[in-house]
Amino acid sequence: MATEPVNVSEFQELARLALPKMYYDYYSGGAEDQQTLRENVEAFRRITFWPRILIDVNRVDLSTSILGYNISAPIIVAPTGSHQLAHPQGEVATAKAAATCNTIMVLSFTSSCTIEEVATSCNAVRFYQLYIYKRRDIAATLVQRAEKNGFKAIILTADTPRLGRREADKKNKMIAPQLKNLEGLFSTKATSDGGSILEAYVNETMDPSLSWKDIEWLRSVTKLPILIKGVLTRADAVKAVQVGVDGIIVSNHGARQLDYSPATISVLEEVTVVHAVEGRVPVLMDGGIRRGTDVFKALALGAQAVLVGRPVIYGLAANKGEYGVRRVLEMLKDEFELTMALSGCSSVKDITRRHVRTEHERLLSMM
Ligand SMILES: Cc1cc2nc3c(=O)[nH]c(=O)nc-3n(C[C@H](O)[C@H](O)[C@H](O)COP(=O)(O)O)c2cc1C
Ligand SMILES: CC(C)CC(=O)C(=O)O
Repeated sequence: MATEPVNVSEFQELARLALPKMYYDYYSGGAEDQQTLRENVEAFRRITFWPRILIDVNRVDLSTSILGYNISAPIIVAPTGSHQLAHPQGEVATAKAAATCNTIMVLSFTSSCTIEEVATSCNAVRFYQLYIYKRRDIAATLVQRAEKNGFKAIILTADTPRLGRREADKKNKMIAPQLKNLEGLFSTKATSDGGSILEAYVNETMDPSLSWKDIEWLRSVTKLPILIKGVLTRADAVKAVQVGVDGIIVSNHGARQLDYSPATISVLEEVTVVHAVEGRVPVLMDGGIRRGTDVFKALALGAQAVLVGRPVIYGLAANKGEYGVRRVLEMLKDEFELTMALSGCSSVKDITRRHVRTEHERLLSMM
């Protein structure tokens, strides 16, 4: 592709050309048949708009606030691992782009750069994503380091008691992550009997006994707000609110864990996670956001913001580092702004349930 990308999806091909196959497959892949991977994107396409006309959209304000932090648009950087496999500057470049775009960066537990490197590189509002290992002291140490370095919230990822079955990674014998944050604390060496070394590493380290009671333990080691990532059902949303979390992220981990779990946009409302929560805590969502129209649809169905995973990595990898990530975030923002104008919404709070029609509603209207 000789020309500059005009949409976020075009970065994917540039990333494929720029990266070794093992890394591209790791970033782009999903679990097993990758049915959920396709569905995360396809389910957005089945939602249509009910735009309103003759509303003054001379000025369109995309800004919003999450947990009290003002951001330029409800589009946040999702936690994704190993950014240095995509670009030598890794998460530092990603965080700088998030800062320039005035949005939140969620730093992954499996980042290549350290908490301290990211914290000193820019003034982006940063949240820290946590995995809990069998060795609980590791989580406590990292949470306290994040807190000390100005991170504003802990995102506990709860959908990974073991790693999903990612077949490309098995074939490629995907390497274990280089976790600089763990240097001197914990070895990241792992061996596998011929498959994905990453999978062997994760399955050896992650604590599969993690359960709801452990939220209390997590609360005892940090004062930061705690959000749970990986909620897909109304029952778990209700439970999360009951145990006192400060926010929920509707996510199927970018379709990398349980294949045939539902597309996230389809459960955001259908399983009425949002209704279950009833505004008591913020609900964010991720999975398949590739267009500004997707952002609008997620907000219309009750999310307060979306997180973007793969497109950020593709922007980073297309040999462009910080600039590539910034372009991805700007494109999504520009498209979202246009969608708001063409739907008759001059601010984020004008976006309502009545602005979209789901597949379910379309079918009902034909009966
Ligand atoms: C390469 C890759 C690495 C990821 N690493 C993490 C991680 O370390 N922690 C986490 O909670 N989620 C991780 N995720 C899931 C993302 O946070 C997010 O849920 C998902 O990417 C959203 O879907 P999208 O890629 O379609 O935007 C990862 C996803 C990808 C693609
Ligand atoms: C090392 C992995 C647990 C990182 C991750 O969450 C992912 O690859 O989806």
